[in-house]
Amino acid sequence: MTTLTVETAEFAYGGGEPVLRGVTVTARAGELLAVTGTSGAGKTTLLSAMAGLLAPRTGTVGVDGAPLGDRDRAVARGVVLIPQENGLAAILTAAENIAVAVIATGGTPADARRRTAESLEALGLSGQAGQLIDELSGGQQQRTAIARGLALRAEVLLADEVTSELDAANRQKVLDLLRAEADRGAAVVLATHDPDTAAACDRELHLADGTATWVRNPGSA
Ligand SMILES: Nc1ncnc2c1ncn2[C@@H]1O[C@H](COP(=O)(O)OP(=O)(O)OP(=O)(O)O)[C@@H](O)[C@H]1O
Repeated sequence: MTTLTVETAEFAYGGGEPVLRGVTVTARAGELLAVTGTSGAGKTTLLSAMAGLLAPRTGTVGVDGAPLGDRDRAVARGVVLIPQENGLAAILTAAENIAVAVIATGGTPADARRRTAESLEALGLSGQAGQLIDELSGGQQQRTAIARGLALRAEVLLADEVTSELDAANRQKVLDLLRAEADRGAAVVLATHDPDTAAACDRELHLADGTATWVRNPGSA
């Protein structure tokens, strides 16, 4: 059970103006946290920081009370990012993309085979296992990236706009699978600008004008 905490953090790129200021948020095991906001509000920026890809300019990002550190440290702590642009290797098949990621994070070849088959099936992609990423539709690629994220058995699962190219039935299927990840004990964070997706989450943090405001935060003091 892992907790990821951002504390009074400011995020910026290079020497530029801050994208977000004074952000405090905790991703808790067993919960779905929605991060909402219009295009450019800073959703990807916040998830990048939670993934160890962007260090805070001030404040802290920590996991179970210790600094999160860089991306390698975050991966070692089980922080998995499903990126907005899917991050899949075009020259590999759907199954290879997933299997390589499982092995790279310490899984055995047998683990990789089993988890690849299970996660592709969960996303309705068993028939696409052997197809190159370039041969898949945008929605199929997005579902493959989600399957890869699920196969990695995250402690903290960060999903950046992962339902944007999906029809209603697949969107619901993905939400059900993310809920199952939370039920397994993962802390799940979803960046979305879809109100229905946000409504399906336990808490909602809204980003606007460089700051973060709670829309729903049950259980807070
Ligand atoms: N690598 C970067 N270098 C400089 N500025 C960046 C970089 N990435 C994002 N930004 C800026 O940070 C701000 C927030 O961008 P971000 O991608 O986090 O927003 P978002 O809420 O995820 O948007 P969208 O919904 O369109 O994906 C924007 O003004 C953007 O131009």
